[in-house]
Amino acid sequence: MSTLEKRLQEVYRFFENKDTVLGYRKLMDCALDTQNLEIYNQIIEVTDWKSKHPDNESEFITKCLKVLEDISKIPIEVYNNFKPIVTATNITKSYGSNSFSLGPINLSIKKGNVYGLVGENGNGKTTLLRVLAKELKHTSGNLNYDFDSKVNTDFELRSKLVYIPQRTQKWYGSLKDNLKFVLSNYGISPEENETRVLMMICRLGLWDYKHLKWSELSSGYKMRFELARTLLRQPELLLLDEPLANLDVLAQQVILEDLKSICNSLNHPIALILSSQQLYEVEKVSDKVIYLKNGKYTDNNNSETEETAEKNQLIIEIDCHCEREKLQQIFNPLQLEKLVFNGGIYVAYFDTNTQFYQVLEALGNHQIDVTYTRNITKSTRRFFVS
Ligand SMILES: Nc1ncnc2c1ncn2[C@@H]1O[C@H](COP(=O)(O)OP(=O)(O)OP(=O)(O)O)[C@@H](O)[C@H]1O
Repeated sequence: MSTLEKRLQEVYRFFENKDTVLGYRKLMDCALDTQNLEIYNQIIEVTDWKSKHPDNESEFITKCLKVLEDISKIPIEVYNNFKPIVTATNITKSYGSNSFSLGPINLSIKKGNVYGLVGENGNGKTTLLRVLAKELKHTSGNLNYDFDSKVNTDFELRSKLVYIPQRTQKWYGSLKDNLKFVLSNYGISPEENETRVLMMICRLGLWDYKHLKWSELSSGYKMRFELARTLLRQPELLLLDEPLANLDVLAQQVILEDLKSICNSLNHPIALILSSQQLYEVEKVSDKVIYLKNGKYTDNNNSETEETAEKNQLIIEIDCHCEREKLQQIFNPLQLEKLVFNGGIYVAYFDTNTQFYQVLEALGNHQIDVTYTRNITKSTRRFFVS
């Protein structure tokens, strides 16, 4: 079965299981992959219908399945150039005015992948994003870009390589008009402009907000607008600085899933690097996590380093109502190596042979009232708590 057929089948299953909200978002991703304006118009019609009939789920599903069937008849040009779009070799950046220094950093960034950029405050996340975005000149090392076509002007570069900073600028007029303005710079006909913009409005869940002004949108919807504006330009490399700031927990999950799905497009995959303090959420969708410590990072995928060797030690975070001594007693038979209490939660380090389920079993057997626990053995969270 081809990747496309698998995707269509996945969408079909979402509707079959009545996961209609997720199913519809995935259906729209398949629609975007067709690049077909008639399909876009069908999605726009269904979205409009849905906003007028929010409670008629069965008819909504019927309409969606009809679009899905039409999509399945359209040949999709599958993108298959997965060589790195950016390669950074030993890049560094110093500001001169202070002692902070970024790098050396070694990275290889590919389309269709999501890279989570994490690290404590002031460790250089924004600096790295701005260097990759060519907003800041790096001090030393090599930075090579390999876009699909030659970039001749700054305008072309800014279409392919988009950086969205933490604080975005205010705009004037309606959301929809601002999006249409983006495409008008690309010489697209008015009808096609309208269709493409409305399709993007549908995809980013902005249908009910399309006539609103900047001041009328919440921070989350402002971020969605910025994404819509960016995606209309069909970037190859997208750099987002803290896109989750100001979003509630549910909105964070939805936007991350949306971003992952959009970056995984069959027809137009995007390489996405996003910085965030929301470790677990970001790790969940990232193909790779870039952890900056004192401004340094080395892509150690294939090398057996201290970090990879350390992976096997079981590290667990626990929030529970239990005295330290008692917890120590419970964990000692499980080859506890270290128990750290940081005032809020315990972090327990066990021997490599200890399994997470054994820890859960021990806590259960002693009827410990656990509020929260997580195995952080493979999470970059282990660097933050150590
Ligand atoms: N324009 C600048 N001139 C001088 N120093 C700067 C400049 N921008 C950032 N720095 C310094 O570089 C260091 C890294 O900052 P950066 O904003 O890249 O970190 P960050 O990881 O994004 O931090 P945060 O999580 O707080 O956003 C800090 O010490 C900061 O003071």
